[in-house]
Amino acid sequence: MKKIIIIPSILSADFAALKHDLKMIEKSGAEWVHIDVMDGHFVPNITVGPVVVKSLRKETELFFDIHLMITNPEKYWRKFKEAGADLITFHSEISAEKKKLVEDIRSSGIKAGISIKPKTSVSEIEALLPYLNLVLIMTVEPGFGGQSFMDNMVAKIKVLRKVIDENNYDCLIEVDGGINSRTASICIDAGADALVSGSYIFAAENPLEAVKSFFV
Ligand SMILES: O=C(CO)[C@@H](O)[C@H](O)COP(=O)(O)O
Ligand SMILES: [Fe+2]
Repeated sequence: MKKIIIIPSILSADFAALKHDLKMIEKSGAEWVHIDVMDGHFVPNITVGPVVVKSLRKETELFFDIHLMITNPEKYWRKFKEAGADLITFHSEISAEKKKLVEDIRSSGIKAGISIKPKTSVSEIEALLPYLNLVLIMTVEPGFGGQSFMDNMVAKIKVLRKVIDENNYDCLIEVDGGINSRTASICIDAGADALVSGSYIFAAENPLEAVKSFFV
């Protein structure tokens, strides 16, 4: 059985206690942490910038999975790289030249991903698959934690799995939005490699046990 990458998202954590939460994630056995960056323009919410990422970087060696929900990733991605990002994922629905952006990110020495919103189909990013380390399928409208998983996105995971396998692309499928113990199994069965989970973990009475529950 392949190893599924479980990625706690700190969006639903207490931002005054992020250091503590990073330690909790390390203790859980998870190796990645998901950091949602929102600009109040691409999505109707604002979160953190490179300054926060840089501070978090000093506290942990967890793999930093940065999800840029911003209009101009071509302008800001390098700041996140310098702050300690290991993987930068930007959205397909931006206007910048995407292949160049992927190449720029990868040639800086880190990994690059592209995310698709619920209304964007796999065909929009298919031509980029040979160059990508990861595709992030959103299973909620980006912008907020705590929303319900959109079951009709499962077909999209299956389509992407098929294209990746048929062409032997070296590209992970990450799923983000409404992931809990039930929806995690659905996504794994559909072919996901990595699962992001925020509110299920941080709203739980025992977040450590909630992360661990994904590994059993
Ligand atoms: O990108 C986003 C939201 O836009 C996510 O990464 C959320 O952090 C997921 O939160 P839950 O749906 O698991 O509560
Ligand atoms: Fe995210």
